[in-house]
Amino acid sequence: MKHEDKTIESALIFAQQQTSDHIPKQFIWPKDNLSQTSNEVLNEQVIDLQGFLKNEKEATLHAANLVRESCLTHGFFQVINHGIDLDLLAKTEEHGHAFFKLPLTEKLKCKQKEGSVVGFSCAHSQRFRENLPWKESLTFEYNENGPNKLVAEFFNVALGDRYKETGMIFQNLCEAINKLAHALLELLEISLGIDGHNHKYYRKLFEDSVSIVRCNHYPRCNKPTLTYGVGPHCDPNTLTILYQDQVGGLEVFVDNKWKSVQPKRDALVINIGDTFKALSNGKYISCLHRVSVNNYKPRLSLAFFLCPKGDRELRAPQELVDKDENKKYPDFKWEDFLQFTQKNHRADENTLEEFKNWIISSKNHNA
Ligand SMILES: C=C1C[C@]23C[C@H]1CC[C@H]2[C@]1(C)CCC[C@@](C)(C(=O)O)[C@H]1[C@@H]3C(=O)O
Ligand SMILES: O=C(O)CCC(=O)C(=O)O
Ligand SMILES: [Fe+2]
Repeated sequence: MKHEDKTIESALIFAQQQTSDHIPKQFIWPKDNLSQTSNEVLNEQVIDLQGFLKNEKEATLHAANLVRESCLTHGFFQVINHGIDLDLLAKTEEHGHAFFKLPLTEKLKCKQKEGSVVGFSCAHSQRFRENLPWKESLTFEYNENGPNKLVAEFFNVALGDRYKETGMIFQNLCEAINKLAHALLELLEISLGIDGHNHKYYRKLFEDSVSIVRCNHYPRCNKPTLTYGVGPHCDPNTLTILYQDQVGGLEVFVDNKWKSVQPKRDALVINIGDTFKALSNGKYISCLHRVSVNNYKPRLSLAFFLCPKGDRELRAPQELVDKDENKKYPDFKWEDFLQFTQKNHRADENTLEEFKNWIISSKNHNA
């Protein structure tokens, strides 16, 4: 079957959920040690960023301590008073829903091209044959030093002039989230106690970041326990900043159990990805998480995956390496790690270690 036909097939399956009691086998995930249901709530920190964003010393140290505690246990926390206009977030949610309600022919105008994560994708059915996620998504890049208004341009070019307002809303949101991402890099630096000699180490590494932004729509599903919106995975990128609506579905694997991250109005969910794990010399945890779907209400989320420029050499700051007396990861480039995760398999809790071993063996091989 052609790529486009697979996308159409998945879209029809989602549309038929109003009447069908059945889900096709490509959406059914194996029952394994990771498939138990979640009946606990994650007791993650909800960190108020107001004082830190105003440069207040005591509030900053308090926020940094909470960040440290979260990142040493599971790498997830929520933030409030994060400086992002709440009306802008609400508008993005509205425009996100409007996009996914469009006829498939419209959405296909910006479908993902082969080998790229950018564009519209329905259940990733053009990339994978089995264990398909119960979601459709729209992905684009946010290049902080790229030409002006590139996100807005993406919507205009892909969908036409009628989407000017949608494009501007996503553009403004990306700019605001990227600013927050940089502030969080500074807070992470303080939380790791490396803000003395190597001040702004992480911020500088990400000065020319090219991040991936994704709006996810998880349709209602008549057999929610057989599938996932996103299967168990670790994010390969640096940090993820997530806006989720009030429906719920995000779950984190902690203490050998799945625990749900309860939506909190006005809050954003932050999690550490594999790249920051490496940049903290393995100190901070990049935790396995997944998205469950339900049979009563569609869910919308917006994920900003902070990524460095592809060809930037990435290494943990020397202070951390000296403190640990051991450099845990070889230097690497995000473009190689991204390619590794895209080519080999979906990202999980072994991916970073496998990538590290792959670099070491390819260096030995070329020596
Ligand atoms: C670099 C990326 C690849 C994925 C999107 C960003 C960051 C997270 C990755 C992903 C979400 C991890 C789970 C599996 C995946 C295939 C997905 O379900 O979307 C991953 C993304 C992707 O490859 O598109
Ligand atoms: O939609 C969500 O809540 C999270 C999705 C996610 O984990 C991802 O896309 O990496
Ligand atoms: Fe994720």
